Amino acid sequence: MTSHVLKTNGLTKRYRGFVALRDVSIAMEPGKIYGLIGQNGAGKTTLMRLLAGLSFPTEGSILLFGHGGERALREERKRLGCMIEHPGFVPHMTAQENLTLYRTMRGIPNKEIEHELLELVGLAGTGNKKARNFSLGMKQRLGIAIALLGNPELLILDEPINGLDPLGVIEIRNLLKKLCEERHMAILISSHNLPELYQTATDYIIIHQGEIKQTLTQEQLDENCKHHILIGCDQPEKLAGVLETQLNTTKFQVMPDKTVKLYDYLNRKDAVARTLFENGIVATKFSIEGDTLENYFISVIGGERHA
Ligand SMILES: Nc1ncnc2c1ncn2[C@@H]1O[C@H](COP(=O)(O)OP(=O)(O)OP(=O)(O)O)[C@@H](O)[C@H]1O
Repeated sequence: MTSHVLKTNGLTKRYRGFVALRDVSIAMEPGKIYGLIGQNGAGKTTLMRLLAGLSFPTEGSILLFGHGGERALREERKRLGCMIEHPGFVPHMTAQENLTLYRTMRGIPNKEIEHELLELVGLAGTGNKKARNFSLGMKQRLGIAIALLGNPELLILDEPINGLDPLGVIEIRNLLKKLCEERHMAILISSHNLPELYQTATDYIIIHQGEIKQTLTQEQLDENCKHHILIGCDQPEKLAGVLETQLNTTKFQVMPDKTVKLYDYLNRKDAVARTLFENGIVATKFSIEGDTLENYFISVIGGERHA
């Protein structure tokens, strides 16, 4: 049986007459990064706020770690870390002081964790610098460190890469992957940066006008987008043989123009490149091709730009 960290059933949120979220039923498992995708106003923050207990559903229910009901949820939410809307910290304090403050407020005795987290998010060298003087990326990373204080099993991050430079984006990506792989954390992350989300997430939840349009795994997305590694070389027959015998895959097609489309090993491009090299095949072309997550998303929501 799958152990879900989170399950929602028919979550609906109305603000007066306006339905911000309608009948949302999703499930999340440990060790996965769920990319929450939707246009402005689709309901992403509303959903995250409900999960975090920052607001209450008009209808429907939430199960966290198998437990539901307000009292149990209050308890189970201690296993959850969140950064929703803005990274929350005290601007006139240093990173370390912020961690001490939030750790104490949350009754976490382990002081060691402050240093561990500063190291983990790359803020260990910030010394006496006040958080208000941090760059945007540093502020985001401090927000994430605060969210990680209780060693959460479920991490909810609302647009954590918003406004970051390319290096900052890569740092957050690596951090999230590490948390997912090493700590088996479940992570829910929203972002408008779909090419980046494609490199980070293992699963996707597509939301439009308050409704879940589709949930799918990375494999299903690759399948739907017909993602493949496009390899060009002088000896496609030899390449086909190597793919079959060395990489044990038949998920490829030799095209009339002698390129080969490999529908396998999308997450292990290095292994393919190394195998080609070891077998004396010179690739004149080697790239990931197929529809983008962005185009796929637009096709799922019906091509509308705005609600
Ligand atoms: N407190 C509120 N009162 C009334 N309407 C609200 C409230 N909070 C959110 N909404 C509405 O609910 C809808 C969903 O908002 P939400 O903030 O969840 O969208 P989002 O997907 O996070 O958008 P963005 O990508 O712009 O952050 C919007 O139309 C918004 O105006």
